[in-house]
Amino acid sequence: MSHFDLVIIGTGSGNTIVNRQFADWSVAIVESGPFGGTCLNVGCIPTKMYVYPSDVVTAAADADRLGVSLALEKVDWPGMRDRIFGRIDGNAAHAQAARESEVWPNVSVLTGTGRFVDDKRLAVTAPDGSVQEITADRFVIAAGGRPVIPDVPGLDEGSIGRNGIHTSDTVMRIDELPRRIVVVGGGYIAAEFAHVFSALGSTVIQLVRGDRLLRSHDDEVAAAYTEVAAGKYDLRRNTELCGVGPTADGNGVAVSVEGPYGEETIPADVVLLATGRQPNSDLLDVRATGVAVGDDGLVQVDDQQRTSVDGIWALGDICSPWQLKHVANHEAKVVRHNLLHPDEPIASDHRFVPAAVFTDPQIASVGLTEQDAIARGVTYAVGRRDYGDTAAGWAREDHTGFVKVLVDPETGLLLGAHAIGPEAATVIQPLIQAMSFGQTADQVARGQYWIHPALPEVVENALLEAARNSRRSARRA
Ligand SMILES: Cc1cc2nc3c(=O)[nH]c(=O)nc-3n(C[C@H](O)[C@H](O)[C@H](O)COP(=O)(O)OP(=O)(O)OC[C@H]3O[C@@H](n4cnc5c(N)ncnc54)[C@H](O)[C@@H]3O)c2cc1C
Ligand SMILES: NC(=O)c1ccc[n+]([C@@H]2O[C@H](COP(=O)([O-])OP(=O)(O)OC[C@H]3O[C@@H](n4cnc5c(N)ncnc54)[C@H](O)[C@@H]3O)[C@@H](O)[C@H]2O)c1
Repeated sequence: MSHFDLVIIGTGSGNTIVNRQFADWSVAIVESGPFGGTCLNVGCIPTKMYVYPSDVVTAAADADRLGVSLALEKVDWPGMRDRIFGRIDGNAAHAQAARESEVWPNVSVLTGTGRFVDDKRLAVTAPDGSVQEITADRFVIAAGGRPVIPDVPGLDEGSIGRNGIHTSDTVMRIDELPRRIVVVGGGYIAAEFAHVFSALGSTVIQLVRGDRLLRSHDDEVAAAYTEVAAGKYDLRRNTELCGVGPTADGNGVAVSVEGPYGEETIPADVVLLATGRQPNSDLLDVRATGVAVGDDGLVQVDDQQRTSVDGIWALGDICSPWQLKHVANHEAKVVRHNLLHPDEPIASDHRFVPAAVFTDPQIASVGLTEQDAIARGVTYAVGRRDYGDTAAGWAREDHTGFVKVLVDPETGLLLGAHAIGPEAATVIQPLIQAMSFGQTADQVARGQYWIHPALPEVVENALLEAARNSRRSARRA
């Protein structure tokens, strides 16, 4: 049995840990799929490579109101798909080849599925079925998560990728743009794919159990986005998925639903299940090595990314309430430092974790939503300004976008920031910076130039309004 100084399970953010500083360590990297993990292969990167052409189509379709008429001639789905995965597959293969090359003589890449069988003992099952057991002084668990498959008739893990039934893991590689697609779910993945497929020309039917999309966002943002989405495609609210099967002619997928108008079967070419993701801790059987796991399947870690077992760390989607690549990358840096400097450990900084949804319009947020602030009894003042009140918004004829900031009236510090509108994911960055560095709304608004007439002027305006409202509420108090 081989013994290593360090075993890393998972090559998403896990693969970023080992650098030259580990030259004296014997390291094994265990990976069951392509190198690069979810973000590179089936997540952030390919989705955004589909989102961008979709944004181009949407911009062209919306250009009429700007006095420019553009006609869409063709959407070449296979061409788009091959361009995207030509780059991605090459990247994944290159990352693996690099790790296997003589540049990393101290690193062994073990291709296969890891499963803990005892204390710091991992069985790795290779694609040919052979099993190798390895042990190590230290483990890093970076094995991510996988899509949740709804528990309804006609669906199980084995049905994915066949007969028109897909998750985000498989839908981006399909051969043709579907004429009709049913998207199940109202979260990030559902919203982004509904945008992509509707922009590219599919008829989209989106099913949500509640009355709005993106419920984890600020209520005002979620309501605004839901209204925009409902204007673009067939959004079925308060609708439950009941089952999935083949259509009578066998050429498609029949999606049974129950909604406000009773039961219905919707025929489609594709059903996309976007109903959340779960940690892979069960498949890896992390409890077999004594590591504590929560009821939600998340590996339990402290702020230094240490699990309950000395010498075992975890990072990213398998242990984090934020399933975001920038969080997994941050945690990987913390784990690297703590492996190398056990006497001077550092903690992860989860104070202000931002997120963006790459829809049309884009959405971005950081910190408390207004409903969070109310639920926690936090005193706050709001500044909310429309993109349409700035020159950059006029240029775009934007009538839906806004930036909303929540400020602590006592300290002037930002509590939260939310944006929906053009380039929201970029526009929000000064607010993330302000929160991270403890700058007040007034300082950020007045202490720098804001390029005129650029989109971030909407941020300046929202900050000035929040600062004004803070002073007013302070006077009232
Ligand atoms: C469709 C989609 C779009 C997304 N878009 C964004 C976005 O725009 N921005 C953003 O911040 N985040 C986005 N995310 C989330 C982001 O991809 C994840 O948060 C991030 O990739 C998690 O990284 P990780 O290293 O924790 O896990 P992963 O990248 O999932 O890596 C885990 C690795 O472990 C391997 N593995 C699992 N089990 C085993 C085992 N038993 N043995 C061996 N290997 C194993 C897997 O094959 C995988 O390679 C998106 C996710 C999806 C699904
Ligand atoms: N731009 C980004 O940063 C980005 C993009 C995609 C994914 N992600 C990450 O991936 C994670 C997973 O994305 P997601 O969209 O799958 O999860 P999500 O948690 O955002 O949304 C899941 C949705 O599915 C619904 N749902 C759950 N079970 C259902 C059922 N049985 N029937 C119908 N609806 C059901 C939920 O109500 C919710 O609307 C996200 O939380 C996010 O962190 C991030």
